[in-house]
Amino acid sequence: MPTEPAGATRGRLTVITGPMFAGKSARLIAEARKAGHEGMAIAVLKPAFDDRGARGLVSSRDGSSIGCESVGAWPDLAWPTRLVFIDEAQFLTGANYRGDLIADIERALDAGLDVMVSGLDTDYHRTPFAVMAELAARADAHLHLAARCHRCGQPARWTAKRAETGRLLEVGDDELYEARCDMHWTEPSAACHGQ
Ligand SMILES: Nc1ncnc2c1ncn2[C@@H]1O[C@H](COP(=O)(O)OP(=O)(O)O)[C@@H](O)[C@H]1O
Ligand SMILES: Cc1cn([C@H]2C[C@H](O)[C@@H](COP(=O)(O)O)O2)c(=O)[nH]c1=O
Repeated sequence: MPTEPAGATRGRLTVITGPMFAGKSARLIAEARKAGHEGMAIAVLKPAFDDRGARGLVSSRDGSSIGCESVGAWPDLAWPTRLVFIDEAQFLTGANYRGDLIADIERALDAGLDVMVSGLDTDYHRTPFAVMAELAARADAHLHLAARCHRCGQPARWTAKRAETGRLLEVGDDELYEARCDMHWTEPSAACHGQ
């Protein structure tokens, strides 16, 4: 938390949700870069649990990236941090996060910081990630993005897992997951570890 208040008014919470491949990270990176170019002091966070890609970077499949801190708890944000960007927030629960992300974000908002969070709205069973549903309910602005269905190219609002590995939280890319439309979403095929 900054040692001095960022502003007299409460900050704004913006939430970006959607399935995998929808451009959530791309949008978060674009907003963070824009704020940085405008001279705002920003902090970019991602879960330490997400070990995909280069360390210390939030990156999008569109090739864009930005430096970040990998966290398992709310970090000490040095003044004059004004904006906090958090990617892959669906991971910041349970054993992957010491504390309560919602309470930590609320405290940051109360201190006048703006917070932008992106994450999956639903898991591969189409069940909401509770932390993202809670954040979306509290958001001042909520952007819901769609991907293109890997089967037919139509707008896709679900993520399907190609094989059941028994883990609800499992870092992966298109070797394990696909974006799917209503017509093509399915539960994963039976155990098929590593294929
Ligand atoms: N099925 C797909 N639907 C949409 N974009 C896709 C798909 N597969 C790959 N892409 C690429 O992924 C980019 C978005 O990636 P990314 O920002 O990492 O999304 P997210 O963070 O939502 O998973 C798109 O701009 C596009 O270039
Ligand atoms: C659907 C689903 C996904 N995950 C994992 C897979 C990826 O590592 C991230 C999502 O990344 P993206 O930037 O949105 O592409 O989440 C998971 O652990 N459980 C799931 O149900």
